[in-house]
Amino acid sequence: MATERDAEFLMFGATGDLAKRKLYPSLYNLYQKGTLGTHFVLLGTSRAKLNDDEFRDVVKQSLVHAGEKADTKEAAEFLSRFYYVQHDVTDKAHYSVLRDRLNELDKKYKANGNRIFYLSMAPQFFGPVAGYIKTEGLQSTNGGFNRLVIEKPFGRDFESAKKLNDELSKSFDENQIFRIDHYLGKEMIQNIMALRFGNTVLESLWNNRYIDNIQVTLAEKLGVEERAGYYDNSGALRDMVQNHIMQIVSLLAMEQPVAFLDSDIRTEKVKALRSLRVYDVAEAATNFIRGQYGSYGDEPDYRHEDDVPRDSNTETFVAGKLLFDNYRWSGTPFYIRTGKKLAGKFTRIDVVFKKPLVDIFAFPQSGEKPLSANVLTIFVEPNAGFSLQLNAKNNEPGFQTEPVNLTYMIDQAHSDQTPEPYERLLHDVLKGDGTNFSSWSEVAYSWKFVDQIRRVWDLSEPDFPNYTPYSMGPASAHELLERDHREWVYHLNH
Ligand SMILES: NC(=O)C1=CN([C@@H]2O[C@H](COP(=O)(O)OP(=O)(O)OC[C@H]3O[C@@H](n4cnc5c(N)ncnc54)[C@H](OP(=O)(O)O)[C@@H]3O)[C@@H](O)[C@H]2O)C=CC1
Ligand SMILES: O=C1O[C@H](COP(=O)(O)O)[C@@H](O)[C@H](O)[C@H]1O
Repeated sequence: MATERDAEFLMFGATGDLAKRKLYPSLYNLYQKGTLGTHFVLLGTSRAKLNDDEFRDVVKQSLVHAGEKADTKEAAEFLSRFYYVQHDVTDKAHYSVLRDRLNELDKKYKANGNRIFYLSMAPQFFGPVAGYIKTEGLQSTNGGFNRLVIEKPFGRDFESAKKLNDELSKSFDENQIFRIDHYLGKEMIQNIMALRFGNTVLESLWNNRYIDNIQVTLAEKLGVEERAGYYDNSGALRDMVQNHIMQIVSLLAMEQPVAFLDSDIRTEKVKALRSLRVYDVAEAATNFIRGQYGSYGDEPDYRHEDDVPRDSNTETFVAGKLLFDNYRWSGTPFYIRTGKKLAGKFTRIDVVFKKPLVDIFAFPQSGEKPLSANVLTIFVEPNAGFSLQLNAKNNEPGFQTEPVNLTYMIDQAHSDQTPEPYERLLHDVLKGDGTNFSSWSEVAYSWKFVDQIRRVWDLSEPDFPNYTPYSMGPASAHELLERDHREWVYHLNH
């Protein structure tokens, strides 16, 4: 049985897309599992004019949309804990209304002064709202916890991220700030540490002596859909690389933490990111490539999507090579790629081991194939699991080796029970466990790396569009590896 957590949520942006699609269904799952119970209450706020019942109906619809039965006694009890205050976050004077309502509800539900302030709204509000939470007395002072949850984007470069962080730090300590990166809530991303530090057979080989290269692919089949307004100001580098990919790479590259504790894990992730080489102009130009999708049948190219300027140079695809200047990884590149309108929706990590120095089975004159590299593939999505490719003798006459796979995939029954990323992350916020959130130092080092790529890209006009939708990106993404006499483990005719 789950440990019940007492908590009062103040949900800013309570009528928004994220709250409705992800947060309320996740809170309901936590309620059904007993993590939330008698001492849970949520006060929602936005500018929309709603009373408590109308807000409960918004939440109920979000549960229905998520496939929940919302007419049950349990759902009714859950919904009865939702309250609403209409509020414009720019109106400083009105925060006293939120404060008084929070205090009343805290008493009514005996939440013990445990407050979670969730900023599910546009990032320009993060700094001011955090400031008013403090100055207008919304934080509890009776020994309960005060935690701030914020969404991406966390700045658009190092400077703006630092400014935002400085603003937040006036109201919340670092250990009270939970910066959501939903990839850190995914089952197989969390499994990276288990695979590495729970298996001598892997961790003893997890270095530049045995690993030739590591490849991280976050591919999406959809285009920008209705989010072009946001996306065109961001691009794939800021939208996916600075946060999700850098987090994944730091988990793959870090040293073993002293203990499985958020502070120790963060220490090691930051050390890894510190040793990531920040490229000079020439290196950035050589080691990172960008793309933008063209048209496909009746589907417009990126520049003709709604809300996208016709001369947009925003990249919808990035591929790059990352180099760590440290003892473990020197000489072993990490290749990354992500993009919209690619061949499929999938996330995977391919760890390519070095081949044996001498291939005693190869007799090229007899047409026998050389040994393949061992590859550990971590499948993150759509199916979760991993597979280790080894060489074995096949059972045909003669002596011929061929690659075979040792595969573990989470079956449907178990994957149906796997919590959604937001459910896990909300659970962690309730526990006060920052393991699966980005610390400020991680964010800062990631921006410093990414800013340099952006700076170099901004010096020249790209030749866009340069890739066909539903391919694996521009030819230059393949040339990036070919230059190093390597290839992507996953390619289209795979
Ligand atoms: N949606 C998603 O899938 C994802 C979203 N995010 C991030 O989550 C955050 C929220 O995104 P999303 O839900 O999509 O945004 P929406 O635009 O759907 O929702 C914004 C919410 O903020 C409220 N709001 C806007 N202005 C004010 C104001 N001045 N005062 C009070 N409330 C206001 C809106 O209600 P009203 O207009 O009635 O005031 C609405 O409830 C953003 O940081 C986004 O980048 C991150 C990953 C995925
Ligand atoms: O953060 C983001 O992630 C989504 C992809 O997330 P996934 O869990 O579906 O893989 C991406 O579409 C979006 O542009 C980006 O902001």
